[in-house]
Amino acid sequence: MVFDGQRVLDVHRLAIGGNRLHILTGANGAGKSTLLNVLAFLTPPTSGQVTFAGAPVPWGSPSLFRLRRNVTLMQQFPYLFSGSVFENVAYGLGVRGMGTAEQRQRVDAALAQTNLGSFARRNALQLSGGEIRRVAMARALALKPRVLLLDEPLANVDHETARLLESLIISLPRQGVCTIMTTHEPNHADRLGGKTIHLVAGGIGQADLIAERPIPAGIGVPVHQIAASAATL
Ligand SMILES: Nc1ncnc2c1ncn2[C@@H]1O[C@H](COP(=O)(O)OP(=O)(O)OP(=O)(O)O)[C@@H](O)[C@H]1O
Repeated sequence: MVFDGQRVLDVHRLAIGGNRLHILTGANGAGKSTLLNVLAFLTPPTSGQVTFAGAPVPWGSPSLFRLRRNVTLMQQFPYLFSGSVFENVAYGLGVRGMGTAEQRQRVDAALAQTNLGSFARRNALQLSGGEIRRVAMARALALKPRVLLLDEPLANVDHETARLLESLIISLPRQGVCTIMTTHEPNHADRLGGKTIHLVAGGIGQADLIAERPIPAGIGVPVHQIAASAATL
């Protein structure tokens, strides 16, 4: 990926698959959020190709919107709109045309998972940072994505919230969700049992390339696809 003439992400090959947890580490500015934005099908690579379940991502085509439903990104600084917590968590379900009964059932379950059952009617704009993070997690879980991308989900939260989010994250692979989270904490991979992908100045070390066959729930940026032109994602 090139921004303003600067190459900030340069990935030759990366295949992420399976119902497991992947932990993306790297210093500030290493390109973690940029990579998540590409994997969420929000930002097309400057050159190269991204595939999902073996098929190239159709950047610029109306079918991209359908493809995006497989993947949910929880941003580093989640945005909540003015309205109740319930409305915020339900929003994406409504956009997908889900009926109100199923919306309610999904939202209630997601709020229970994030220990927010008593927050449903609270104004989302009056929440603390840790509460906002939990609402954002509930909103992501309610969508039941095949791939969940979490940008710094454990940053700046208290011990109790961190434990809650960690146990949720650990449980995701068992629920059939391929999960990729970023962190600055080198010990998170050991503690959460994930596979580490380490980014250094936009590049991925040879040892971190995942040679697993991308399965239907996986995102692949296979060899030479990303490497088209200047090997720049
Ligand atoms: N839209 C953009 N336009 C220009 N430069 C950008 C843009 N987005 C990211 N960058 C630059 O790309 C580099 C990688 O940024 P990115 O946010 O991906 O890093 P990061 O690893 O997530 O960092 P952090 O740990 O600080 O969140 C940085 O130098 C950043 O300034």
